[in-house]
Amino acid sequence: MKPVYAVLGSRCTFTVEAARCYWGDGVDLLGLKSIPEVFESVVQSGVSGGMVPVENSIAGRIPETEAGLREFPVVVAGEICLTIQHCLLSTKPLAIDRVNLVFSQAQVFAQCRRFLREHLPWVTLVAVANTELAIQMARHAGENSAAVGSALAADIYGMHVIAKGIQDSDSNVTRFVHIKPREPQ
Ligand SMILES: O=C(O)C(=O)Cc1ccccc1
Repeated sequence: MKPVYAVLGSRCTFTVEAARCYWGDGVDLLGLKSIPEVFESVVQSGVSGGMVPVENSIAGRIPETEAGLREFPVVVAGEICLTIQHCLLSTKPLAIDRVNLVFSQAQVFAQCRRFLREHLPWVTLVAVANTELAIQMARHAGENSAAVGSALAADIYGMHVIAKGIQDSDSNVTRFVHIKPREPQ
């Protein structure tokens, strides 16, 4: 049986991409909705460990992960950095000036601040726990909705790409950490 690792998102979050680069195909991934759920799973449910995003070169530390590292009995066992491109995605082809609601993970909005300010100053931003969930929400929220997520997620969910590479800098690097339960002293 393959070892199981808990990750944020199920099929196509950036964390899933990081986990596949780090562990390869020799492991099973347990997809969870939020960062706190990954920490809970690592300490409670008998998985071998987990992966969460910890820091981004544009937007800084990820508060839920900082809190998790402080509050749960886990240790950092390794790390991987990924360069990340963000895309603005809609369910059906949609002109950018018709978008009025955008879903994404909170820190992802911070990585795309300039694009959002210059091209979509009128939209309502809705922060959700991960970018895959953002796509699922946008699909249910009506035709003027969009999500910020990855090109892989666009493929998997058959989303229309309104704009790509919308992060504030081309070198947008996120560091992800492999966490595992702390050994009892
Ligand atoms: O929502 C995702 O796709 C994530 O993996 C979370 C995340 C948050 C901030 C930077 C990179 C990934």
